[in-house]
Amino acid sequence: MSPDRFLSPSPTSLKICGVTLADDALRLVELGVDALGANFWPHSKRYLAPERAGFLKEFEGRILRVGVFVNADLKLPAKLVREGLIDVVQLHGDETPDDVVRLKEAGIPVIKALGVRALADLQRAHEFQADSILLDAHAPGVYGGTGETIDWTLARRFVEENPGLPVILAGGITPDNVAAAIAAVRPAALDVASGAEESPGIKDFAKVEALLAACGE
Ligand SMILES: O=C(O)c1ccccc1NCC(=O)[C@H](O)[C@H](O)COP(=O)(O)O
Repeated sequence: MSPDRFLSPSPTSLKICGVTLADDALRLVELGVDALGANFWPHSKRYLAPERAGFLKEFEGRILRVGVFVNADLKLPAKLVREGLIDVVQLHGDETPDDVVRLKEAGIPVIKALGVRALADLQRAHEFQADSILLDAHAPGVYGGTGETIDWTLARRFVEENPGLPVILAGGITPDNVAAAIAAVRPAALDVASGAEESPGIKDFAKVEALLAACGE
């Protein structure tokens, strides 16, 4: 799957984030998930150390592989792209517009995550020349993977006001609320970590199947 197809408006794509095991990645591919996220922030409960990420290579061309980074030295994502372990970089911390430009100049597609509390947080999106904006719960110090939902009315308004910008909705999406989230926000893609797990970093495939079914409706 190419970044363009993942971010196309319809049908809603699904990214499952925080994959730590090769077997889980294989099952996600088999189920037809559009993208997987591997978290390279050492403080995440779903941390995947770069030296243990070699298994991602075997999924090249079979699923979009997104590396998640928080305030990282940009040499690391660039190296992982060069080594063929990831396709896209997701910046999930306090990165600057210049950080996005530097990765884009190196030919690397970028998703920039924003923590959303209020309209002002969304207005920051225009500072970044990212391929996509990911809207997540505001989580100081933790940054992501909290299971907290955001204000979907604000998210919908952002989608409507930015028709050319692919928006990924994250934050507390579960099999129970996924259909309502899609109907309320109509994002290009969903991103789910805790709502698709049995424990941090270990995926629950019944939940993944329920999420996929809602995306296909
Ligand atoms: O998942 C994490 O542990 C995490 C930590 C720090 C930054 C980002 C992180 N996850 C990134 C994601 O894309 C998650 O899917 C997103 O935050 C939504 O998480 P959840 O609310 O648990 O579905």
